[in-house]
Amino acid sequence: MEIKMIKGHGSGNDFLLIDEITHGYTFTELERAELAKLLCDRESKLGADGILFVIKSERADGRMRVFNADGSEASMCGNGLRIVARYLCELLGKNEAFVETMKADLKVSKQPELFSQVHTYQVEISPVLFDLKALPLKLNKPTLYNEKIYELSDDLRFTALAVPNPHLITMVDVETLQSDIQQKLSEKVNGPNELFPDGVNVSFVNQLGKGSIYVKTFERGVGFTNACGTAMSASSLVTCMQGLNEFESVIDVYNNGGKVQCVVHQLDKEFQIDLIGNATYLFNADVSIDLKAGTFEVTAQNEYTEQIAYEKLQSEVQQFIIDNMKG
Ligand SMILES: N[C@@H](CCC[C@H](N)C(=O)O)C(=O)O
Repeated sequence: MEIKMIKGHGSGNDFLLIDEITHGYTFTELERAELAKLLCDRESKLGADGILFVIKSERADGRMRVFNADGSEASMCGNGLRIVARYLCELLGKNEAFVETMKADLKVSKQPELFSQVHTYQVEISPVLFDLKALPLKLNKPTLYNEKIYELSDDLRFTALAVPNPHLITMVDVETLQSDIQQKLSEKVNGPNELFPDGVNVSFVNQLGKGSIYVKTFERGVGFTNACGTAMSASSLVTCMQGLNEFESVIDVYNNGGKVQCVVHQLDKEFQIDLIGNATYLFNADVSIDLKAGTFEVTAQNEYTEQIAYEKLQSEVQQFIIDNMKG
């Protein structure tokens, strides 16, 4: 099969976007999973954290399906949704749109540039669910808020939530961040285990100062990524609940691939989060794929120049993290 795609990233969390609306592609479920495994392989010519399939929607401006690099499908992807937001807004000539995702139709909109010459989009992160059944997390209690899970650690306190993909969040110091604790723990809960039968995205969070945090995430179906949009949103919410940051205020969220902003809204009994950040295109490509043989060839590739502007902010951001990380 011949497929046209765009490679882009949100905070260095990179994706291949395949537009089924314009190109009229149709894939079986197996093909979607196989495409993700083949094209996202970091040893190959493309490589990515996942594939974003942009599909026609009956009720919204478009529909997003996201497949992780291991071929599993996720219910949501915050960084990926910003790329889809940009793609759909530019395709439809709009500044805002609604995107159908697995569990909700979400509002997305073009925003003033967060950094000079960096395309910036805001996406809605909701619903937010604390019921452990929503992850699922098999513990004998309805919710887990800032509590220990002794099967995982004697010291760390975790909060579990679904936004609506599953997240496990813990606040840590620099020493813990730099240790191998996150990797070991994440591999355990993302392998065969009794606590998280479907796996979970695991984030270690350091409070850099009032209104700014650093988040490092081991993603289900991928491993460590530069950033995870839903994880940064969930982490922002957890810091507000712990009184470290404020609801309805901008939180700067630093990550290994850049920086985003989150605003956490407390609505009656629900939470909703705005995730604002870059949607940067790297290149577009024509790819010839033989799924049976498990091979592909990039037959044409055109680079975008916008990564140059993005890289300028990257060095500033990384220096800020080094200077402000708390012990
Ligand atoms: N990187 C994404 C999340 C992608 C899905 C996740 N790995 C899962 O399986 O839940 C984001 O930016 O939110």
